[in-house]
Amino acid sequence: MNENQASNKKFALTTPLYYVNDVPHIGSAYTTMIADVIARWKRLQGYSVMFITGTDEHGQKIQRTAEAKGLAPQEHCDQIVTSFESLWDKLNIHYDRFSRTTAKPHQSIVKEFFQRVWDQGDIYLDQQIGWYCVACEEFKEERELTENGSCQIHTNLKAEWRDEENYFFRLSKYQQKLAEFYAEKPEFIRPESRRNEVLSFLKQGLQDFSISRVNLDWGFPVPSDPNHTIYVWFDALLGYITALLDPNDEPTLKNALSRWWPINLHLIGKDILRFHAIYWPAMLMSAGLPLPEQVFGHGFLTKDGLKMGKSLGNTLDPFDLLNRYSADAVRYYFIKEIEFGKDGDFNETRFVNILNADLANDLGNLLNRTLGMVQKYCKGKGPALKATEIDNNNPLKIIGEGLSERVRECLEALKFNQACEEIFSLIRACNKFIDESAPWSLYKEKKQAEVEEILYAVLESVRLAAYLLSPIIPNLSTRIYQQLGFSVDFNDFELVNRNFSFKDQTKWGNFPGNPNLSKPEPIFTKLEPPSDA
Ligand SMILES: Nc1ncnc2c1ncn2[C@@H]1O[C@H](COP(=O)(O)OP(=O)(O)OP(=O)(O)O)[C@@H](O)[C@H]1O
Ligand SMILES: [Zn+2]
Repeated sequence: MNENQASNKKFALTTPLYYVNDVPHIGSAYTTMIADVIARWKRLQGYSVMFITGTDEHGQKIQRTAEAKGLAPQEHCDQIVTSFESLWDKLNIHYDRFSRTTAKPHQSIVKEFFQRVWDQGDIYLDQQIGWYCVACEEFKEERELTENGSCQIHTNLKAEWRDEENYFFRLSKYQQKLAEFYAEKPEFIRPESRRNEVLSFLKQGLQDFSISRVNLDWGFPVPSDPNHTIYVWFDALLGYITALLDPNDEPTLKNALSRWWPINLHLIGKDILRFHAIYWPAMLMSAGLPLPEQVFGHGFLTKDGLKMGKSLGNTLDPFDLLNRYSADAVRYYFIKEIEFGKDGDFNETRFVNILNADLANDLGNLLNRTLGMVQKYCKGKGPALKATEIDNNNPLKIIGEGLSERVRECLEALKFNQACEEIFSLIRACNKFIDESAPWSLYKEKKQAEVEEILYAVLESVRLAAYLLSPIIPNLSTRIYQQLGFSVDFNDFELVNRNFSFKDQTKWGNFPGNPNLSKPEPIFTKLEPPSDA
């Protein structure tokens, strides 16, 4: 057993459980791609990973959407879920659990949790009067509405006036406890700007929120009062707990919480920050459960400055993108192009330009021309050297030796675009090094040892870059490793962990050089600019 398998480090992370009011779009895909990168990165390091995604299927918006289509709500949900699953498949997302809030065991978990909160005296009946955004499934303060009476995000939909009896959750009781918790755990809400948003919301004073709806069938009944349906958000957040049940487990909180709780990381968009950073920890406090370690609220993919979303309908179709470009291309673009946490726009011309520059030219061509030179100058045999035989002033050795640590720091801090920058600084240095040291001239001058040292340093740098990029572009990394003569598939986590330990693979120059290199084949074909550019 190698050191990776011997470790019992665990990491559990979630994407939001996406609302099935419509098929997924590139925004839903964005969070899921990031989660997949983190999960893969942790697996490379030998962690046991529990990666949860899924769907949130109850509530008014789903009931209305299904009605409009002439379908029973469950039928509608089943249809939409298929498209989520198929998108994750196309994007090469390796999740461990797909949690659906209409799954049978979920109702038992919700019931048990509700009872715990009830027993704490944290639930009471009162009148709810105010504006409701059906798309957010949330009551809004009057001051939060636009001039047209919509919420800030769903500008095409007027908020509805509600005056009804609801059960309320005593959020106000947790004001002080939450303040203490945020102070003790400054890392709980990331990035800093989101944490500040939450702190200023807290300062305004927390109001109790309603956790039931009347005149709505599509949801779980309140256990003590079946005229009420449990509010979709109360139910949805608990989907993270239900997801932790093993398939044969009896659906109890105890079983669900026994192995993976608390969750290490909830990845979300900033639209649902309040639910995850305020409501959720307060609900867990009430139920007497440990709190998650971190909530990261990233920015929006926007179109003309507005958040892309299912309700606004201004989305980019990921299926269309994936029919035209590979999963690795789509993953790389969004991870490299957008500073995680900030908003970002999608532009297809820029998409093509970045992929051509980084993956086709800088990385792909580099491997191709270096392998070509090995064919010509080394009779096809990879130069077998060791780092110790390489001059300490070799620019690739200088960058390569500290690279893994720098990338590790970036990835641990969820600075994905910086991690890409670090890796590509080595790739770009390789191209410069070849141009400047001109191995073709050295070969003519019969300086074989120098030629081999150059080619070795470049191939070793490409190998290291491919390893570090493997959570982002697993298929390309696999192709690179295979051309370097290794039998590996970065989608086969067990195989990778068994034969390629993180410690060995992240060292520049540890690799003795593989004499059995494949024939060079382009790993990434240059993309045509989009026709309407
Ligand atoms: N434009 C976007 N940019 C980044 N992430 C997004 C975007 N839209 C949705 N997401 C991701 O999906 C989550 C919201 O899921 P939801 O199912 O409510 O999708 P939605 O398209 O935002 O729906 P709606 O438009 O109805 O509000 C966000 O928290 C985020 O993780
Ligand atoms: Zn809204």
